[in-house]
Amino acid sequence: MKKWRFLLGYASETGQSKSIAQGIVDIASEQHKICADLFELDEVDKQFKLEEESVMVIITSSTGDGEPPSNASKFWRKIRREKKSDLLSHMKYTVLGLGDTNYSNFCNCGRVLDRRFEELGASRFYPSAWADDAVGLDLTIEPWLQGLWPALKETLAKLNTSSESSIDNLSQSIDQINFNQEIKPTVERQLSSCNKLKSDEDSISYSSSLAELTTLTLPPKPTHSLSVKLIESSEESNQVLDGSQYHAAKLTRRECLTHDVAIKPVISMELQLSEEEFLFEAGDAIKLVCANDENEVDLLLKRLECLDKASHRLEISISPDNTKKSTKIPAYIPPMCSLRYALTNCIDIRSSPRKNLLRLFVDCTTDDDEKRRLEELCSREGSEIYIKYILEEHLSILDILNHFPSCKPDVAMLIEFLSSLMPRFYSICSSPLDDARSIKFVYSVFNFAASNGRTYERFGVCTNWLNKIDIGTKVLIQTRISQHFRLPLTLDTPLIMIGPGTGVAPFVGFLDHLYLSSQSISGFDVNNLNTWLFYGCRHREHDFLFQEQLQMYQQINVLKHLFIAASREEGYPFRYVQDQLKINGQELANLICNRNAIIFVCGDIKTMVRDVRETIANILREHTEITNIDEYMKSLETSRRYLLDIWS
Ligand SMILES: Cc1cc2nc3c(=O)[nH]c(=O)nc-3n(C[C@H](O)[C@H](O)[C@H](O)COP(=O)(O)O)c2cc1C
Repeated sequence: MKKWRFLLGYASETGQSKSIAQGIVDIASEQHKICADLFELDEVDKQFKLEEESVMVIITSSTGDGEPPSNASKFWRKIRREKKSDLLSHMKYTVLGLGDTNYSNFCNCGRVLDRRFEELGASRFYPSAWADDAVGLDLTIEPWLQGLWPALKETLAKLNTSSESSIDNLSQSIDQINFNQEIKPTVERQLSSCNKLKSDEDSISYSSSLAELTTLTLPPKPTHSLSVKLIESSEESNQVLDGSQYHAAKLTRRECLTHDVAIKPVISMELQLSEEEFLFEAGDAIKLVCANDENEVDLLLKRLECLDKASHRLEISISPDNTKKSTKIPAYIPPMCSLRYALTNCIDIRSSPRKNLLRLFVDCTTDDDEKRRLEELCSREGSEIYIKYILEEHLSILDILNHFPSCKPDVAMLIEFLSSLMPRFYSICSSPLDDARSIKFVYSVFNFAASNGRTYERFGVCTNWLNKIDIGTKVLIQTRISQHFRLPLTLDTPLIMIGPGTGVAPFVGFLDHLYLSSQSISGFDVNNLNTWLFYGCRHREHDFLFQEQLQMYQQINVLKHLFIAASREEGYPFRYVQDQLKINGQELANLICNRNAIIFVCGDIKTMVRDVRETIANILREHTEITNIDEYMKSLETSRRYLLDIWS
């Protein structure tokens, strides 16, 4: 019988789409005996040809302002530029987009690809879906996956009717398929009620709400495609990551921008590049390679009972049982490195574990109560508790292991199933006109107490690392060029810049650039500028970032209007940037509607992005005759006059 196959193309910036795609490959082969050929979208024309594919499933996130992840840029260009309107008329497809509704261009990359495939003649065999990180990706992904398999089988069967497989056989096999494994509870009610005695309420380790369920639907157990061995070696296992795609930059300056009493310290950093070919502009960001905290790595090694093997060399090969064509030895782990190096520099040990890993943990757990709770947490029925106790509280792999002491996974499992440690992004707050080889950026120092399920205190991965490295250390960076978050070419276009906290960073870069242009370009008259900055802090005396610099720009007319909000300052009337926007509503409406102003918003998605958009919409509602504000706001976005640079 001919083997069924389909093409699974993914694009991922921080690894989520990739791990979902890998999960699909596993389910396809193990539960449905279908071969999914997995490739990055940018491997088009090298590993696969669209003209030759009959069935394709695309999984992609969006990054920047609705842009494709970096491993889909070639594919994106190819698809968008393609002129042959019937190029894909032979193809059936569906798309799973990953995004975040806090971004105004929600799932834009997935949506554009979906539309473009249709325009090029392809037809959807199953509805595309858009998963939202803001509420939990699994809420959309789980039901979508459930329906994918019957639709996929029906499609593959139709394509194969001329060959050995028949639709009748297929319908029968679809009937027999249980999308997910239905399992009986591993513990009986007696144990569940014993659990209840420990707590009336659910917590990460004790259940009450799911305790009565006698059946749980678990995700499929991922199979091992890699063989990971720890080799005791007298030779030094010290091969490090290949940094050839990055630029090495030396840390030359570190300065705290906030007062000692500030709740969230903000640090400014300056990096000096040695290479010529590093091009950036105000508005761009850098991608910075960082490492996990040494103590956290030690705690994990200890919990995994392999502290004594930390210096052993990792030997990773493709397992002899592997059946997946797409299996590769992870390129993000150097071939001759130690276990400690891999856990410190290559593997993301901080992110919350996905459900497929929890599923593997079930089998490494001996205590029945703990086993049952892990099953609940990774089950379809337990989606809410998984989001509430694990995702929302940002529990790490170590937290989970600490909560389930009888769970004893092999370290090899973590090496295989955890994602790679991703570089972090920071907006540049300087201009190349100042020094084309020097980059400045800022970050705030967060700490997360050991509470709400978190079993140890922690800081942000990259900021903690940045705080600890010495002046003179070389760090690896790349530029992330902004496609649109840039100064306009015309001097007199009004700029409305909204950036609370470290969100002010790119605007400091913009103003620096305007100031330096006024010093170096003849005919550049600062009087033509129309620049508005809305900045927010907690207390103007504690954490007013770049205060002197901004006030200087104001004095020399580079910054025309500076409005400050201070959320914790008693008696000060403007708590949030939105309050300042409202007070200036009339003038802002005029700038937006009659003067073609560009609105730039930068900051943390959780705190203000939605509120600022809502405030701008209300200002337009109140001060203009525009009847369809929603449409007008959308038109501002599509015409690139409402631009975001935000992070979570
Ligand atoms: C810097 C950055 C920019 C983002 N921009 C968007 C966006 O414009 N639209 C959107 O829907 N989601 C956006 N997201 C959210 C991601 O698409 C979402 O978190 C997704 O799950 C990441 O999947 P990945 O790990 O496969 O890249 C952005 C995330 C980051 C970190």
